[in-house]
Formats: sequence, C-alpha cells, structure tokens
Amino acid sequence: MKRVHVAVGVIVNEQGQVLLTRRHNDAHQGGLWEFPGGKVEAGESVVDALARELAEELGISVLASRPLIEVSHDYGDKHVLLDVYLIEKFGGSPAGMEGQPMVWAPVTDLDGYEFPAANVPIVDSVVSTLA
Ligand SMILES: Nc1nc2c([nH]c(=O)n2[C@@H]2O[C@H](COP(=O)(O)OP(=O)(O)OP(=O)(O)O)[C@@H](O)[C@H]2O)c(=O)[nH]1
Ligand SMILES: [Mg+2]
Repeated sequence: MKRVHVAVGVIVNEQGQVLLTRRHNDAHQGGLWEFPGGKVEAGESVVDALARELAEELGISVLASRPLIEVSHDYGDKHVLLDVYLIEKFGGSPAGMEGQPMVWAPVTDLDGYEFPAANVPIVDSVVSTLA
C-alpha cells in the first residue's frame, strides 16, 4: 500500500481561530476541510516540509511551531502518517495560493466542518489544547 508522511499545520491567529482550507474535489479526500500541509519529500525534515508547504499553499512563513500530535491512519488505498504542528506565530497573511477555499474557524465551530477520517484525533487535540 502507498504510504505517505505528511507535515500538517494548525495555524492559530490572535483571536484563537484556526485556519482551514478545503481540498480540491479531485484530490484524495476531496471536498473535505483540512489543516494545510503536504507530503514530506525524500531527505527533507518535517519542519522544513511544513515551512515549504505553507509557503506554497498559503504564502506565509512559519515563525514558531511546536508538535501537537502524530496520527497514523489507514484509508485502505493509502496509509498516512500526519505529523501535526501548532503554529502560533507566522509571517504574512494567509491566502489560498492554489485557489482553495479558506476559512478562519473558531475552535468551538470545528464540529460543523467535515474532515477526513484521520483528522478526528487532530480536531480533538486542537479543541483540548486551545479551548
Ligand atoms: N494537508 C493535509 N492532508 C491531510 C489531512 N488529513 C488527511 O487525511 N490528509 C491526507 O494527507 C495526504 C497528503 O496531503 P496533501 O494532499 O496535502 O499533499 P500535498 O500538499 O503534498 O499535495 P500533492 O498531492 O498535490 O503533492 C492526502 O492523502 C490527504 O488526504 C489534513 O488535515 N491536511
Ligand atoms: Mg497539501
């Protein structure tokens, strides 16, 4: 089975809202909301991958991050290892560089969004850490 290692960022603003983006319909787990990020490339550290993906997808730079949770999930067609970081300081202002919808969601609203199955423990951890 295909295995991917993914760097994921939970970006928090000064109001305590978290940034969600919506996956393109034709992507894996398409149409669902996600925390921005992407695959760690060969020879790249997770932190470097996170910085690269958030620059590519949102046009921001990561100024401070800390590990939040690691989630291993089997989708059947694909196994993902999500290395999730909390980002409390960033430079620039995030925009959907790839045309993806984006929203700042209050933590108390997260149960109103549809996420991929692997994200259940991530959302739980975001809620208990930030709420
Ligand atoms: N970025 C991100 N990926 C997630 C989340 N939850 C989750 O299951 N994934 C899965 O992680 C895998 C890799 O993420 P990705 O599609 O963002 O990778 P990428 O940015 O490198 O995109 P690419 O495929 O265009 O190169 C996908 O199979 C996706 O379904 C999430 O919250 N954020
Ligand atoms: Mg991505």
